[in-house]
Amino acid sequence: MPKVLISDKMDPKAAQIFRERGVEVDEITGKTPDELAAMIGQYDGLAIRSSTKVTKAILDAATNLKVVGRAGIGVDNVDIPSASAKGVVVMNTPFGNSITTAEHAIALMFALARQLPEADASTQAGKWEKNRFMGVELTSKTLGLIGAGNIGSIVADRARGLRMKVIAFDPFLTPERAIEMGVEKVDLDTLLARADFITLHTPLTDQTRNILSRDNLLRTKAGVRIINCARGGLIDEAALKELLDSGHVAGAALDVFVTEPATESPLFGTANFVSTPHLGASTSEAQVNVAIQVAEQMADYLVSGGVTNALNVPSLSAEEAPKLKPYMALAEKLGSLVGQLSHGALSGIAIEVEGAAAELNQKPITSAVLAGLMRVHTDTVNMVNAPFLAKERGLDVREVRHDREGDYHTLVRVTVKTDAGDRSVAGTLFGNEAPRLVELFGIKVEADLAGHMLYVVNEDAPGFIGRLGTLLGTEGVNIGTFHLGRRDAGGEAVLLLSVDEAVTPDLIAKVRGLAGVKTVMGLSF
Ligand SMILES: NC(=O)c1ccc[n+]([C@@H]2O[C@H](COP(=O)([O-])OP(=O)(O)OC[C@H]3O[C@@H](n4cnc5c(N)ncnc54)[C@H](O)[C@@H]3O)[C@@H](O)[C@H]2O)c1
Ligand SMILES: O=C(O)CC[C@@H](O)C(=O)O
Repeated sequence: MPKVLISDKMDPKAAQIFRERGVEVDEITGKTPDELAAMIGQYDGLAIRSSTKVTKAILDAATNLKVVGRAGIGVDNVDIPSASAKGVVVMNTPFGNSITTAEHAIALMFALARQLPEADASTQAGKWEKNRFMGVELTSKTLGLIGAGNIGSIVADRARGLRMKVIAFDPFLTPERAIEMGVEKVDLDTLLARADFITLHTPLTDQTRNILSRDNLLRTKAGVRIINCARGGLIDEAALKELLDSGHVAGAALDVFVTEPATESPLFGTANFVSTPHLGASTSEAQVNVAIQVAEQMADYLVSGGVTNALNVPSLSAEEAPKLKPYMALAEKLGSLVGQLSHGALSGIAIEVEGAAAELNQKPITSAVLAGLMRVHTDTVNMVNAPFLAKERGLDVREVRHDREGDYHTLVRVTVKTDAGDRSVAGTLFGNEAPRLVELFGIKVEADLAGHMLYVVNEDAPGFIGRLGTLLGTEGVNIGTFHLGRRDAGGEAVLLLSVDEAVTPDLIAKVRGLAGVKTVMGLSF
């Protein structure tokens, strides 16, 4: 009988469902990482919320683990690459707590508009300070939404009900979807300049970290009020404190913090600052939803192999699986590459297959491309829901099957249409097994896409590779593999290097300082 550990506080429905489905279950919460590592070896499944950190060390100790189930949305407490490397399926419950979290954002917006926590504390202290608390109306105010996915779109809907004007910044929001949501799609600078209230609803990614940086906070309208029910790390907390003190920011409400649990913060005690201890998902309704969903999904997987809402595996039939498996890996890497390298709003994507790939079921390949592409921007996408999400966001997905003979026995090409132009990458399978990039934005290359990589576009000139190698050596960066391609001699050249550690902003800045460098980025696969 499979055995599951519930290691965070979860509605009792979860344990009940596991038992009903023939899964043995232990509920043991509050363990330290070492204690968890010592006990995890006996379990086939681990059901968590946000407190348990499923690190590489835990996964290394988890000799029997087959599935991690997150009762909630964000999986930033799970090391997904390590789980994938160990063949552990990671699942979440993408929709169970969205309404609840959206309602919390709206609650915090009201709390800020009318200074409810401070007025409550003052009244209960017997002060009756009627003249101290002068609020603002929400009606006719502009709400700036950063992130217009599941939760953001519910917030927009509720805010429109309050007669607010909603503007949204989200690279995946198509003009059609914006119209459907009744919001105005804007760029970030416009949102900062126009919004009376700003609410954040993005995952924490390399692109969103510090999205409300000091500079961006300074660009906001004087008197702005800010709400964050998404993830700590989206806002520069020190800069927020200064701007609350100066009065430029008239109020801020945080449900999430850079360090959690946030038992101390310079923001605590600041006037017009409201906080809650990561309560966004904490309603009985949402907790029942996510507990039922996670237990059903995990039990399905452990008992019958069914896969739902997995973030790191495709759902496939038993016959197709072995043939498609290497293509899925290739497709996901190509999607991820083009997603990481493309900036600007996406409107369409074409997935072309030729040679041996053209003989296969193209749908899973397309799903894998879309999952890789969208995972750059959202935690909640998986191979199952990727096509649905792409459609919902108005992304025009084209599948093309070529009969022609090409240079490679099998080829998958991905082309995205963005407002900055079309971008195309292509890959093949070496030995029918190993994914290999063979073309990048029209330049022939040959590269593995794995682990952490440094991507550099430079002017093709003698001495550049030596200068880059010297810089990386000086910075203690170990190069694993080195791939090079160029358009024409003396034209534009592309370098893709695999490196042992994640590429830091500091290293990017130093590489950018080398003569001839046009573009430099860190990539992860
Ligand atoms: N406070 C809580 O308890 C709580 C509860 C549930 C969810 N969350 C968090 O809320 C966040 C949003 O959840 P969701 O279900 O709406 O996710 P979602 O994936 O449906 O939506 C996220 C949206 O952010 C957009 N986005 C990604 N990068 C962006 C960028 N650079 N700029 C602007 N937009 C960008 C995506 O395109 C997507 O539309 C997640 O981080 C989730 O973990 C918090
Ligand atoms: O489990 C919780 O309480 C928080 C969940 C929330 O952060 C999520 O991402 O779903």
